[in-house]
Amino acid sequence: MHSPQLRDMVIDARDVTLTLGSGDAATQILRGIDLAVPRGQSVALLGPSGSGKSSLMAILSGLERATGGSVAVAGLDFGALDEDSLARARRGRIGIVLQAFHLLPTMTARENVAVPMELAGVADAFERADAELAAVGLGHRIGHYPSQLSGGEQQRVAIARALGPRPDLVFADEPTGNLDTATGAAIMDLLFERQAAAGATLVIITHDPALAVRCDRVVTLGDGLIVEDRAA
Ligand SMILES: Nc1ncnc2c1ncn2[C@@H]1O[C@H](COP(=O)(O)OP(=O)(O)OP(=O)(O)O)[C@@H](O)[C@H]1O
Repeated sequence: MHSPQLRDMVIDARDVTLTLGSGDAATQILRGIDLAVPRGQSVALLGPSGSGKSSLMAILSGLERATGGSVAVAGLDFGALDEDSLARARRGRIGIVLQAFHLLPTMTARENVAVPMELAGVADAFERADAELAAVGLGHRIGHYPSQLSGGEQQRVAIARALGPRPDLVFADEPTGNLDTATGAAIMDLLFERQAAAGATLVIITHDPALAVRCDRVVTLGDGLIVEDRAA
């Protein structure tokens, strides 16, 4: 098998650095990250607390700018886009699932999934939201508000919201961190299942080695650098 060409990479990050503050107070958070991830791959991002996992995710998802290096994600050259273009371009291409589900409390499950798609210009946003919620096992809860849902159900809504726009890439930051073991395992099954159905690339930040080995590849950060990169 030949190795995938770089143009097939959903993530192509080269020599990415992140320095916060300046002068004597400058802190180097990321110190030269090279990471290429092909379409459809699942990657676990491991590393001790403070090693830079969340910072790298923020840069690769376009929420934060790198100080140096180049970042191309889902065919977008982040360095060439201004803030507005980047925010627009990210919509629909990059999905994010966080530990604290971040659903809007005043919206139903259906609205939480559909409204971001509407904002991204998806014509059949509500129909797609219904289908996506059914796919995560919540077809009977579409009219419920987050406060009426369990933690596991809220994370299912968050997964439906992330996958609804059919993104190229999904980031998940400790997606099971707020859930008990059994619920967390069911959520991970679901996330992998939806990723496979969508043909999306998945990057999961986790402290859990058992979860990491379920991914195709395990990338370990240490002190702002990749210290290990191997097949799971
Ligand atoms: N806004 C900020 N200002 C200053 N330092 C920051 C800022 N954000 C992050 N850091 C520092 O950058 C380093 C990397 O943080 P980051 O959150 O990326 O690590 P992490 O590997 O995700 O950690 P954790 O597993 O604890 O979430 C830490 O030392 C953190 O204190």
